[in-house]
Amino acid sequence: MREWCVKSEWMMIGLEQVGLTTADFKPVQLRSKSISRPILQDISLQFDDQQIVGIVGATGAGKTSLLKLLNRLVDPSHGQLYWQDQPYSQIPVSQLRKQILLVPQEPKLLDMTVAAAIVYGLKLRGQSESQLQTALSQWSERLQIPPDWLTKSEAGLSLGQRQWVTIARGVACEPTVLLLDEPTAHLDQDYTERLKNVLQRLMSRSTRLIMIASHDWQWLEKVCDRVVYLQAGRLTHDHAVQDIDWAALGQELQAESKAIADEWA
Ligand SMILES: Nc1ncnc2c1ncn2[C@@H]1O[C@H](COP(=O)(O)OP(=O)(O)OP(=O)(O)O)[C@@H](O)[C@H]1O
Repeated sequence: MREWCVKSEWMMIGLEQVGLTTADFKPVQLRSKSISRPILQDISLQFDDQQIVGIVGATGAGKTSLLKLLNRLVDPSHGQLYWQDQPYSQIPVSQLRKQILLVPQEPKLLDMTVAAAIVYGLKLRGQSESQLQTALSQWSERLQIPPDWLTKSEAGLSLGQRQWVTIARGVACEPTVLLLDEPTAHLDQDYTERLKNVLQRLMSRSTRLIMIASHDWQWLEKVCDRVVYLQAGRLTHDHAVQDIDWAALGQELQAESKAIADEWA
């Protein structure tokens, strides 16, 4: 057993002393070419079955970067990630991404109609035309997507509607691990409630682990079993949801966001 692995011998995903710097991004991914600086520092974590995990932290704390590492959009500068006890580096990326799926922050439909977008991931996974048709009607119903959306493209949808379709594209694949980046950013209360139900149903059907990076910590409180807290790229808290003082956490997040905004001003 690895010495940091304190809870159980088996884990679904593990991170051992993982660090990430801006230099680890591929040139096309880099947003700015300033000197290399750390984004995530010495993150050790493990995730087991049947958890919905919230990832919280102020703007720029490293939440999206953590999800990108988990989905292998970027590799760490040091440390190791494990998928079911096997190092990420030994698993073909395509195989890993069939199991671990990221729904990104930006809701993009990639020039498709809503109908094509919803089953896009399933098409990539080799499903036949008739399977895709069945999946489309099932997932449209489960996510209450109105029929008149299906023939629309991105331009005909609001930002929130696009976000909902992007989520539908991810959950329709029923991945073993679903990573969601700011899934409620453009959703109203009705849709955030629906999303909670969709995720809980997904966990009872097929998906075994869901991780959600979000600023919407009041929603996370209702959805998650566990919350990890990143501060300036470091993991500072990791608690079961019932052990969290949400008011104190909210204050801490607000104070940290303000400090960052002051620094930038
Ligand atoms: N592609 C990139 N190129 C350069 N720097 C990056 C890139 N992605 C992230 N960073 C830097 O890494 C840090 C963490 O960014 P990240 O997007 O992971 O934060 P976050 O916690 O998800 O923030 P937010 O809440 O605003 O979405 C930031 O300082 C950011 O500028």
